[in-house]
Amino acid sequence: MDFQGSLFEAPTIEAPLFEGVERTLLSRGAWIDIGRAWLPEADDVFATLVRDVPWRAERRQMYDREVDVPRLLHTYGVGDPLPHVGLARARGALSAHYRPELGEPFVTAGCCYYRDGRDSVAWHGDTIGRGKTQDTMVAIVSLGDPRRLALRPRLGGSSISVVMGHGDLLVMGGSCQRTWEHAVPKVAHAGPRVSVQFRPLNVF
Ligand SMILES: O=C(O)CCC(=O)C(=O)O
Ligand SMILES: [Fe+2]
Repeated sequence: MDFQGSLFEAPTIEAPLFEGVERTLLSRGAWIDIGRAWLPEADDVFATLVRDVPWRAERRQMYDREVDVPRLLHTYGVGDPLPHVGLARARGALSAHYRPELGEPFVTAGCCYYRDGRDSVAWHGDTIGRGKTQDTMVAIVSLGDPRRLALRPRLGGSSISVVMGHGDLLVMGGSCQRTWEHAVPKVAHAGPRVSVQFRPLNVF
């Protein structure tokens, strides 16, 4: 809680912190940062996103082909208001924290709704914009039921996986979109999960 405001102001949501966020170096200049239970007010953010985001079913170009997308999507573009103040604060905190390394802010928020274990995303890198040729970052906040995010090097080698729980942060950085791929595999049983991906300009 922030007690610095006047007594008449509505209570503000705390800003997310980076003390507990830990980096794992992958091969070829890729890395991931993980922060557990990172997002404040995650229950409220999750309920708001499920209810208020204009979810749509889509097909999508995945670097070299168009694939069915077994999940619901909506992207908040540059300047679009986000549906929860907690997400706006998270994006601000991420932009400030990563600015020295990234050199630019996170400006878009892609939202994905995995309704159950049949919803998934196939192996891909976020390489439609600059991610194909340049190092960049994609910061993901996960809400709802835990799901496994798998990562594997493009040139072959063993995959790793990160179980993303409610409120967890995962940042993919360095060459991760170019030299690694990621996926959220189907599972036999899972409840609803929403993933929010913050990206810089012209990274998809
Ligand atoms: O569900 C996730 O957290 C990952 C989503 C993803 O990789 C994407 O939409 O590009
Ligand atoms: Fe992705």
